[in-house]
Amino acid sequence: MAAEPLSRQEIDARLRELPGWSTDGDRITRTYALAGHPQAAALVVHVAQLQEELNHHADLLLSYDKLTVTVNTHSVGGKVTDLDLELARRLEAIAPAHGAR
Ligand SMILES: C[C@H](O)[C@H](O)[C@H]1CNC2=NC(N)=NC(=O)C2=N1
Repeated sequence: MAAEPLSRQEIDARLRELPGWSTDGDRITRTYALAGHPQAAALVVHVAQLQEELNHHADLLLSYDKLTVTVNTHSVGGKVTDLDLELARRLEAIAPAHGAR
């Protein structure tokens, strides 16, 4: 998967397949709501494992019962690439098992 910056139009088109995710053009982000703090913390651990597998790492903001994930690709100067969208897709696949909304 080539890490090339995507245009705003391309990002918007790809995010149509990822409800809950949004962009400012330089990053994509989603906030997951969990049942409580232990559930949110458990999701952080699972996300960290997945990020290690992909060798692609988001910024994670853990709140009481929420986890905000924000990601772009550092190696292209902080722009959105397919790597970010792949991470988002993988997160969408694991989040329901954590009861994340
Ligand atoms: C050396 C290592 O492959 C790089 O630093 C990886 C690690 N995780 C990364 N994560 C993100 N979000 N962007 C990167 O460019 C990136 N690069």
